[in-house]
Amino acid sequence: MAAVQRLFRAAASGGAATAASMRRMTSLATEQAPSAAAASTGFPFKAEEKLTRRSAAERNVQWVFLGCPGVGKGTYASRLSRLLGVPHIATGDLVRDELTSIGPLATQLAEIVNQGKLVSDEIIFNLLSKRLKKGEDQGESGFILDGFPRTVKQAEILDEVTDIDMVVNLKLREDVLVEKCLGRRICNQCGKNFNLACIDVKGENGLPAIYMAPLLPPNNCMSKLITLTILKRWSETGLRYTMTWYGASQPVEDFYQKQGKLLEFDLPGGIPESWPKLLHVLNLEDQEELKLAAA
Ligand SMILES: Nc1ncnc2c1ncn2[C@@H]1O[C@H](COP(=O)(O)OP(=O)(O)O)[C@@H](O)[C@H]1O
Repeated sequence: MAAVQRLFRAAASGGAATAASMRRMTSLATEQAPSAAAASTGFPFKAEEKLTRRSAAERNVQWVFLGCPGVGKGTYASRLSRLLGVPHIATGDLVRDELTSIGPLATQLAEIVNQGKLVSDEIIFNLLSKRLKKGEDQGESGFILDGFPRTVKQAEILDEVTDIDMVVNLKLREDVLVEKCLGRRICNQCGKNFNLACIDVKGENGLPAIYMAPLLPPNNCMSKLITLTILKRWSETGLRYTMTWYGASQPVEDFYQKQGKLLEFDLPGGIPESWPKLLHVLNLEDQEELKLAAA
């Protein structure tokens, strides 16, 4: 965790020199094997720091959640983070928090996000670094990352500085996914996510029936719901959008698949059906029972 912060801090310290070092860092990470990149001059991560990495048994989990927007990554990642006592860090939330501030970065981010583009690695590392630092100061350990890494380059840099124990790839039938994406709303006051779509698909052609109740907002949020600009565009191009997304995420999935860390999980329905099955495949049923018993 400390090594991650050192890297992110180095990337985040600002100025032209850092931008150059960040570029060098990322190109090294893509062009060479990570260990060679770390050993090369200029990489802000020393070989001995690798030796101080704590084994998985000595620290909290370090997991990554992958999945198409709307699949429910945030919901399951945040439930698991509460169960395991680790922070759920969603880079999309970090970006949205930054958007509520005033200044040139917020203006720059608004333009990028509204166009549905990815924010630069430098900005993302900067935001993540600040978040990790804040967590470290509050005694956090371990994490569940959601929305990061989004590219192989980001995955390689992450790999360079810390060990990811497991990557959970959540999947959902595409027609259901598109419907869920279109039902997404955000309260423009509290920032919470909701979903107005009620999915009730009959089982056919060998596919199981899926029921997913809407995630409705409380009354005080109802009049403040907004549809993200990007979602308005998806409503015209929903299917094309998800296809593009699948294509873009594949290299990151392949990256972790090759490392033997990828766990594919097909969501069988809404939370009541999916949560117990997810706990089962993650071997966490006992953990939940203990937690419920202690509550
Ligand atoms: N790892 C990342 N790399 C680059 N940009 C990111 C990353 N994570 C989030 N963002 C930016 O923040 C926006 C919102 O993120 P997120 O909530 O994950 O969005 P969605 O799942 O709707 O694409 C993204 O559209 C993107 O511009």
